[in-house]
Amino acid sequence: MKKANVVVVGGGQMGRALVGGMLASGFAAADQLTIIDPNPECRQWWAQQHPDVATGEQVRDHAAGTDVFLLAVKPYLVPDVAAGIAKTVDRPTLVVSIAAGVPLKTLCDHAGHQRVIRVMPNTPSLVGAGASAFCVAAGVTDEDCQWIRQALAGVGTVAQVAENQMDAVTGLSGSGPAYICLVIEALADGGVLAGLPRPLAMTLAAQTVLGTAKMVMETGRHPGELKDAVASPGGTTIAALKVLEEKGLRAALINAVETSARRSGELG
Ligand SMILES: NC(=O)C1=CN([C@@H]2O[C@H](COP(=O)(O)OP(=O)(O)OC[C@H]3O[C@@H](n4cnc5c(N)ncnc54)[C@H](O)[C@@H]3O)[C@@H](O)[C@H]2O)C=CC1
Ligand SMILES: O=C(O)[C@@H]1CCC=N1
Repeated sequence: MKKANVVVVGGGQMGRALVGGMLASGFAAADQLTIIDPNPECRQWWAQQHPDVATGEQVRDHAAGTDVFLLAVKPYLVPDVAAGIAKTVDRPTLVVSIAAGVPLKTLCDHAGHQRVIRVMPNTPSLVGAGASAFCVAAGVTDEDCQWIRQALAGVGTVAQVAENQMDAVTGLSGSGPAYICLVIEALADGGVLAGLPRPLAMTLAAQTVLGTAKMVMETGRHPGELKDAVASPGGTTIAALKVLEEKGLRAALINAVETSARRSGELG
């Protein structure tokens, strides 16, 4: 199903990140994609940024010949959207939902079949550095599984998980880009406070996060060990680490992931 025709329902932040990443990776061509969004400003954004990608207001006008419906609307809208698709198509077409918290059972009940995949992607998919996990319902074929793996591998890393791990994935990597952006912004503020011009502070902050993540992944060394390698005895880093421990950075991040995961469960 490599050349699948995909209708993306919801052309907002995450739809843009995923489709942008799929186009950039070459996984999908513009003429295989249609974006459905009732918001005219959103369709205008697509027309300007991706003029070769078709847009429309209603799924029913674009459902013919569709191989995959990718649901990228807010979680509370997903049941109605899935039910609308079920009324429009007369065969069990693959439905992929990226909505936080919405369980496979709800998706299957409204889609009217079990050829359904639940995905939790994240926004760095836009630049090919996403982190996604997915789980599948009983009607999903090996070919469907391969399709979603290839689609997500084209925009970052991908893992298949049990459905009961999806809320945890949401709390960590789904919401995670927001935590890290906060960290980058705050690090840059610190640099400005210490006397750096804002653009340089932002570049140093972002590159430090990027480089550290790359080092963790490429060396396979424990982050604690890599942290120790930065902290000289009696030096600057250990003085700063003491502040972060006193201010509870670890606990704050652990609680953030746990709270997002719990919220994901509530959304369903
Ligand atoms: N933003 C993120 O970082 C992530 C979001 N998600 C999930 O992605 C989904 C979308 O989130 P965002 O893109 O952030 O929201 P968003 O608000 O940016 O985009 C949603 C889009 O859906 C459109 N829409 C509303 N009703 C519609 C309908 N009936 N048919 C078609 N389109 C309709 C809206 O006009 C809007 O453009 C959510 O379910 C969220 O849980 C998952 C992972 C990460
Ligand atoms: O905030 C949210 O609900 C979505 C799900 C994961 C990231 N953003």
